[in-house]
Amino acid sequence: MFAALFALGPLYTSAIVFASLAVYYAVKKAIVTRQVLRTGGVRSPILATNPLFGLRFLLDAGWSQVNNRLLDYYDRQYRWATPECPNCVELSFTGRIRFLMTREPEHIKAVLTSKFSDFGKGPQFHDAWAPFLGDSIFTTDGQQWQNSRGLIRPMFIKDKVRDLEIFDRWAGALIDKLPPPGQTVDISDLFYRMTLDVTTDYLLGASVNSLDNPKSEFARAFNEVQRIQMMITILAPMNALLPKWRYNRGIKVLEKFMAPFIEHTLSLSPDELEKLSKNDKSFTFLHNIARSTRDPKVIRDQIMAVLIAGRDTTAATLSWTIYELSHYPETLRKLRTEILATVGPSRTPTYDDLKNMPYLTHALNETLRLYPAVPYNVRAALEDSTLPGRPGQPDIGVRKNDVVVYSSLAMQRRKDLYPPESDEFADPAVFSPERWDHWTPRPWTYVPFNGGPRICVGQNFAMTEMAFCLVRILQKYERIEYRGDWHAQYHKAEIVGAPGHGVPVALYEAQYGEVA
Ligand code: HEM
Repeated sequence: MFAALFALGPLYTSAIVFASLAVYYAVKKAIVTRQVLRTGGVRSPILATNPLFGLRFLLDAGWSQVNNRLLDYYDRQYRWATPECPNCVELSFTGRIRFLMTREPEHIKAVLTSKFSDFGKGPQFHDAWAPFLGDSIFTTDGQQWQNSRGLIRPMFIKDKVRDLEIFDRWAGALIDKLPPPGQTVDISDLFYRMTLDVTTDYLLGASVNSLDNPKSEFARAFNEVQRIQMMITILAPMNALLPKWRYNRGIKVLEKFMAPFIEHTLSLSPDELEKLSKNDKSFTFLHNIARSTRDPKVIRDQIMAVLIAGRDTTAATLSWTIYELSHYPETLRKLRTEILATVGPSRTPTYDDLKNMPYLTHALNETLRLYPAVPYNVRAALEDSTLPGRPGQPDIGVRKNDVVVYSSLAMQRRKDLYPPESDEFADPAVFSPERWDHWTPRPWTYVPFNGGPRICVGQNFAMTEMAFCLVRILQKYERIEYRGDWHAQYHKAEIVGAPGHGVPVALYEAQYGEVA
């Protein structure tokens, strides 16, 4: 048959191959459409259903990621949307699995809570992340996920978070590293080092001490692994083409650091662990997990997951907060006034102090509104399901294994989800903690910590850590001067969205603790 085909000459051969592929993908598209209709929903506006058209979007996504234009890329896709379905579009690279890209609150609500059991991380996500995070809370579904959550949750209950000793130690270490007034420092770099020290201290009972050791091999490996993991996730269908030796080498460095702590903990008998659990100060996250499992791989996976969850998210949020405060001296002054009125210029804040400073909470909420730390996320359909249509419109069908890509960043930047601009409610594009005085976001329009059963387990830990650190810095410093180029700053989205140019600032100490 092939001999007969080649005998026709290259032009005819190409035409026949092209026509056959066109027919093949047209039939496939019709089959998928029928399967979607069987779920009880319809298709959303289609960007591509075959590799030829899909490749363009895939390359565009890769280019946008490398050039830090992922939000532009994401929003750009909705130019193909329709008035009936303006905030969800779909594309497929192979004609088989559909990727539904959404920025619609009702869709996020469906995948995270109302249809929770229909959606999960799924086998593809698990396999892409398994070398790094194994079978941890982040990569599993169903009973396996529930077991992990049960293991981890007790370490984040309020009583545990109330103890601020670790935050005090590392916020103090960060402040010691700040240069004399007027000298430029990338405070973002210090936040990343501090949160790594806090998280390793909390998890293992020993810190990597990256504030004192900026070139720490662990910190470098941790950053590298996350960067490559994001590329692996974005290039999902083609990630086998990515070279992975740096990724694998980085994971080995992280494991080598953890191994002695895990070994030592496993050398303790159940009775010794039980005794330790009565002593709040030396009882760590690692000890607690070892009470439930003696499997070093399970322990390694959960530690790695909480490390990734807890480190960059808080560092990036603190970085954006200082970045915005340096832009708005009046907001900074107001925040400092609240802090000094509550704890004065030097007293260590208590947990209750931190919870009794509404403007401080509003400033952090506002940062997380403009810069949700996890800007893009995915859920795979574990069953045939649907996403709610707009009022009067049919639901959108999702087949088993289709992937819903949702962006809290793109959704939280949608102007139409906010009240009209007024004296009380500034332009939603602007950093304005005041808007929170009289406003509560409509349900599911503000989800920096996700929602539903998989809501961030470390939310209170994170808010307390960030509030503590800000209070300590602003007790000492009254003025923050941005030393970077405002126009050049950009949102760098790896797994976590951070200021791409860091946050170069000069800090000026308050005289006698007075407000400027
Ligand atoms: C500003 C800080 C933080 C933000 C914005 C944030 C946000 C999130 C989000 C969006 C998720 C959902 C991820 C998903 O399901 O795909 C999540 C999950 C999680 N977060 Fe956080 N997080 C923060 C800090 C922390 C901290 C400090 C810890 C712990 C030390 C932590 C521990 C976790 C864990 C264990 C999960 C997995 C929950 C599950 O799947 O059941 N997070 N976080």
